[in-house]
Amino acid sequence: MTEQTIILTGGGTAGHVSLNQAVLPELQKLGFHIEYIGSKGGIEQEIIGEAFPNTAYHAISSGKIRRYFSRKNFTDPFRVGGGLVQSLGILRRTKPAAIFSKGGFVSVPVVMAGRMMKIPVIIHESDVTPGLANKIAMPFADHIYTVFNETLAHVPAEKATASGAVIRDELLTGSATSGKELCGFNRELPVLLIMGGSQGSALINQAIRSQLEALTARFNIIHLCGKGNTDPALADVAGYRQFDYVTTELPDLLHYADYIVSRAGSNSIFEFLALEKPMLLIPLSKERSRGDQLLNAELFRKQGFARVLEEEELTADRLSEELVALVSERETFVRNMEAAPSPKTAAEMAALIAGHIKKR
Ligand SMILES: CC(=O)N[C@H]1[C@@H](OP(=O)(O)OP(=O)(O)OC[C@H]2O[C@@H](n3ccc(=O)[nH]c3=O)[C@H](O)[C@@H]2O)O[C@H](CO)[C@@H](O)[C@@H]1O
Repeated sequence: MTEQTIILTGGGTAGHVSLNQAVLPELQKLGFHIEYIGSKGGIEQEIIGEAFPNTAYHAISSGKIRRYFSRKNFTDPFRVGGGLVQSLGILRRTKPAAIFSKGGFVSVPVVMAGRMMKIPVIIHESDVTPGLANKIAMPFADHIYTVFNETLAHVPAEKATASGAVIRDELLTGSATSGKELCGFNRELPVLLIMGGSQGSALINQAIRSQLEALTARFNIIHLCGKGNTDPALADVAGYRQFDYVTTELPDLLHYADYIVSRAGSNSIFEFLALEKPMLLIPLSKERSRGDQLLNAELFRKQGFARVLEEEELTADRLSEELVALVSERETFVRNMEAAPSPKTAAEMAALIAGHIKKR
């Protein structure tokens, strides 16, 4: 019997790729052949190409890749139409038994093509409210998995399940000692890791750097700044180590960190929760997004996992106050996080996906 194929799709930002990255090897272990449909030159091509060089990657037309999700993407019917024609061709050749979509603009024509060819389509939504791409794609899906229970109010409930967050296995097995070696800090201070989402955040980068002296007096700082955002002028500051985007180093750095300051992207915050790291979240504002991070952050605050500082309030004094509070409430945060339900493993998520496939 030949292997059945599953097509994975999703991209635009790492938040739309990391689950695919986690389930891909698990689906292979279940005996499926995996191929990926993403955009040409998108972050998904880089991540999947680096982690799985033997997995076929089909690049389709997806319009301009913007750093921020923009409605303008959808006013370009020619590119979407082009993506649809390309997707139909790829699906005809690969004859997949199912399509799993993690969302993002590029996934829309793939999901539509899947529906036209009567291939089961499974969608995953990791934020409290669905992104625009998933909203468009949902009517074409057979099933929708969500991370948050609250999302079920925003999706067709008759074909949706809140399955919880999924954490990449390798994140759970990092080593604080290796993280320490990587950073080379030689001062006995708590370690604060700063992450501005997968692309870095100019606002957070600026806020940290403008008070670097005060902050490095209290913490050793690991700063994940986003591609191209390291500042060579700060390379020699004691207790400050910058990285633009880390891959294999991330588990060690996260295990080494005592505290986190971060954007409130869904994947990131569940990773910090799984590792029981007290976190200060600075969600992306409504000005520049649909407000999904504000909702993610608020749910974490309510459950006692995080403190939240809104962008509009991000001043030197407020940041400093919030960090003092984060440190003094450490025990409470850790206790609350210990009591939280465990995330799903990638193997469990892969089994859910496989459950939608008709066995031959
Ligand atoms: C600007 C934007 O559109 N943000 C959205 C995007 O965020 P973004 O792409 O930042 O996604 P997340 O915060 O959910 O996930 C980022 C992922 O990148 C990883 N990582 C990050 C930095 C690094 O150096 N190395 C690394 O591997 C993290 O471990 C995590 O797995 O998708 C999220 C999930 O749909 C949404 O909640 C966010 O609102």
